Amino acid sequence: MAGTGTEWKLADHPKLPKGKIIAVVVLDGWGEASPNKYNCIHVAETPTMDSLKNSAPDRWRLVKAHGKSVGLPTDDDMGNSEVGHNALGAGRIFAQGAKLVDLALASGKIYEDEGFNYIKESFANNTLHLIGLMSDGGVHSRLDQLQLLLKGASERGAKRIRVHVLTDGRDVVDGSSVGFAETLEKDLAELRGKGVDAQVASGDGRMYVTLDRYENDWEVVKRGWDAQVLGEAPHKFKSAVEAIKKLREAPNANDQYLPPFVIVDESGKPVGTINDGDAVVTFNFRADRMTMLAQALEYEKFDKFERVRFPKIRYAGMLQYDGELKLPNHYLVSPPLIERTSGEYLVKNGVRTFACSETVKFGHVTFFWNGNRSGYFNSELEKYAEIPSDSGITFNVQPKMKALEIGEKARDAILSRKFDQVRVNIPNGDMVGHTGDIEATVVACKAADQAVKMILDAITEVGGIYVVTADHGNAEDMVKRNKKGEPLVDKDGKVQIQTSHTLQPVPVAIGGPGLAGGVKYRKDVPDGGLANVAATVMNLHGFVAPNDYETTLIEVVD
Ligand SMILES: O=C(O)[C@H](O)COP(=O)(O)O
Ligand SMILES: [Mn+2]
Ligand SMILES: [Mn+2]
Repeated sequence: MAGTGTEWKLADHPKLPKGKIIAVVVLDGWGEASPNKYNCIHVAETPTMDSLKNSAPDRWRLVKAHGKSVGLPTDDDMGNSEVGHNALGAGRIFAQGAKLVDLALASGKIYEDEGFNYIKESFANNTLHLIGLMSDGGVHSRLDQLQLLLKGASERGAKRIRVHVLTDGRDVVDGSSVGFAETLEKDLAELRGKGVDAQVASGDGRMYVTLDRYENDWEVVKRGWDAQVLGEAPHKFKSAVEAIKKLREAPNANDQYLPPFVIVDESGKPVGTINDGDAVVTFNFRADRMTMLAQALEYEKFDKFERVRFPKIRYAGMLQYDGELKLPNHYLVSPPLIERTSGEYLVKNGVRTFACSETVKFGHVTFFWNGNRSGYFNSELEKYAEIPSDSGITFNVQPKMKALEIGEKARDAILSRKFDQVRVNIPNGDMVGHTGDIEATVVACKAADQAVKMILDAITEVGGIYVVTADHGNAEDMVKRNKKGEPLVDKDGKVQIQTSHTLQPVPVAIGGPGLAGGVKYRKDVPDGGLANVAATVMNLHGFVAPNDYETTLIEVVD
């Protein structure tokens, strides 16, 4: 249906008018959970969000933001920003990267397609390098997929394999990297038993090395390049398990920020530099934190940092991370084709759009929202504003982040009356929640609430409408729990902090002086999820959503 055959014109909504200014606010990592001391949203002063919930029960509800409702393999998968914003923007549920890779591995199709055949050319005489997040979080990558790929590649001729691991502690509990490394080392030892020269070559913490996003800090990627490609790192070890255990002993060390290490042989030489003729696969399926490294690996012309060497490699992504830029050119699994997003429809129906966040979430309300597509649909009608994030810090030291600046930018865009939709992502609950610092997360939630207030005040001033929602949970539950929902404690009796997202539902609140009196939530969409929001927003702009969109959440009673 894409391209030539698409009918872009949306039908007029029979009851709702056009021309209202609509604020679409996404609170990142803001789920709904029972009130207790680990629920930072509950503990924080959040009068604005509280009043949305308490003052208009017909116009506040919860929607699902995890698992199958956002295209993930199972309902045990927590939501995340990529799939959440994809669903919010696209109005439909697409099988996401995690699932597509599962299917391609299970059927063996991954080994038949172009990407694998391309890298396979290197197997006979050169090394296969696998770079990615070592985790079972299922947000950016999954360890079981790496394990299958190792097995599959070695069975298909890879004789020398080097794995470059990034430790997680963000989508999974801090310290779990040791167990993942043990599992991986065991698999690699088995491969060695079968005559494949396979080992870990380097490692580092994901937030300090490689996995930056939206070009917030190229130094992060450079540190990875130095270790992975050049074999240069401040720490040298004989095995990954030993390295991770040792480096975790430093005060305040954690998986997310582990310093880079390389594995060296008896003579002290790095075992896995990347060289001409080698094949490289970045095995994360998710795009945002891989595109920077992908550029460094792929682009002949590159000025973001001094690469020292630019080996002529065969490089493939697990997925293609950016369809518009065709980055990378080769990939093992085709990404979900998310087309005809609400953003594109609305722009093609004349809706002028402003989108804003700070750097660390900027691509969420633009790239992810638009179906993993860079750039504008129509630069005359759209403006995307990025507020530079702080770099080189963990956000618990600056929990207010740029919330108020985002609020101000959105307010000004609303008051300018130059836009019909003003869309923002407010990152605090998520970014600070990921640090596991409960006190800081409480401050973060308060700041996010204040930013929402600024936006709602502006909407009141222009007689507009607001839609306030979130992409998945995080700050509303900061501890690991057992099946009964009780906090888990570690062997020292301390509660186990949860840095990751959750399985919780998220709120969707609508209102504002521009909202027609009879608008309320339908009662017949009890299982509604994030994908139902797009049709809802289209209605509020005065349009009926396309037939194949997930149904709207609202009705208009006379
Ligand atoms: O990339 C991250 O920061 C986490 O793995 C997931 O968080 P996000 O989905 O909210 O970006
Ligand atoms: Mn998010
Ligand atoms: Mn997050």
